[in-house]
Amino acid sequence: MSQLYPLGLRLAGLRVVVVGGGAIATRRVPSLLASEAVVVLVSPEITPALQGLVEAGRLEWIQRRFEPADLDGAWLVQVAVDDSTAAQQVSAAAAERRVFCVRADDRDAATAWTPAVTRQGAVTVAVLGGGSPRLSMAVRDRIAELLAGSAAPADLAELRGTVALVGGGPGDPALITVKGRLLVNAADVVVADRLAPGLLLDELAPTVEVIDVAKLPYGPAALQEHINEILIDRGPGGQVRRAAQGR
Ligand SMILES: C[C@@]1(CC(=O)O)C2=NC(=C\c3[nH]c(c(CCC(=O)O)c3CC(=O)O)Cc3[nH]c(c(CC(=O)O)c3CCC(=O)O)/C=C3\N/C(=C\2)[C@@H](CCC(=O)O)[C@]3(C)CC(=O)O)/[C@H]1CCC(=O)O
Ligand SMILES: NC(=O)c1ccc[n+]([C@@H]2O[C@H](COP(=O)([O-])OP(=O)(O)OC[C@H]3O[C@@H](n4cnc5c(N)ncnc54)[C@H](O)[C@@H]3O)[C@@H](O)[C@H]2O)c1
Repeated sequence: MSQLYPLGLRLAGLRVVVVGGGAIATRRVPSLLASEAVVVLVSPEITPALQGLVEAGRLEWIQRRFEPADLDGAWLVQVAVDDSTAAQQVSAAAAERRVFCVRADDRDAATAWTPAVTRQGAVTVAVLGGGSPRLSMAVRDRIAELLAGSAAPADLAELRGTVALVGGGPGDPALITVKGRLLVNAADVVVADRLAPGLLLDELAPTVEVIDVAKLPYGPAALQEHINEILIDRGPGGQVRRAAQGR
């Protein structure tokens, strides 16, 4: 198979036709709307979620089966119908008009494929698995995890000389907030007690100093005072620039 040629489409104000109003169309319309495309949906029936978007005035619904003239003036068409004869009719009408045509039912008949996507700030990562969505989804999920666990260099610079208090959540490491995880991963010193999610501490780089305050020889009343001293000492004024408290 020839190589794919990736692009970032800038669809604001451009007509995009979606043919079919079922599960796949419901999944694909929101990102088209987020790109500010003018979305026109052609389908005899649509899902309640799409109905809600029509009622909110976000997209135009043409309530009937596809007709070739629906593609007049379109820049892109997404086909998600449960009828292969109808899908072939859309492909033919798209080719005649030089409109790229995504086919949810037939990768070989498509002139464009939809990637699995993750976004972080200004960055969009789009993954194509050579026609295997399971592969693209798995790779996308791994990249999304990496992006969530790393701060952009600008964010890290802002953390210099600060102390962050991070709530550990109910205990399951998967339930810490995204920002909390980012701050813990960026810390030079982590002050934690036994309530801090254990697995999260296991993930820290070996150079990170972890101070387990549960093991300090102080009574409950003196403990918080001593933790405060550590945060001041190791935090902004101290040798170490950043600290996070896992409580
Ligand atoms: C990435 C994602 C984007 C999106 O849809 O937004 C996407 N498919 C996703 C999911 C998914 N697809 C399928 C299942 C159920 C079966 C399963 O589990 O395997 C699931 C899982 C589910 O639905 O949960 C079945 C399937 N898919 C295609 C065919 C037809 C064929 O292969 O010929 C059939 C058989 C249909 C049948 O048998 O009837 C075709 C395509 N699917 C593509 C993209 C393009 C290739 C991109 C690439 O190279 O990676 C391509 C070629 C064209 C296109 O559709 O653009 C999205 C992840 C969404 C997310 O999580 O973000
Ligand atoms: N690419 C993917 O990610 C993926 C994933 C799963 C399934 N599929 C395939 O994609 C296709 C669509 O899946 P779905 O779950 O959205 O199906 P669905 O049955 O939920 O929806 C099909 C929609 O097409 C409409 N429709 C039927 N004939 C039409 C016509 N001539 N003109 C306009 N609209 C018409 C129906 O009214 C319905 O709204 C199926 O062929 C399915 O096998 C693709």
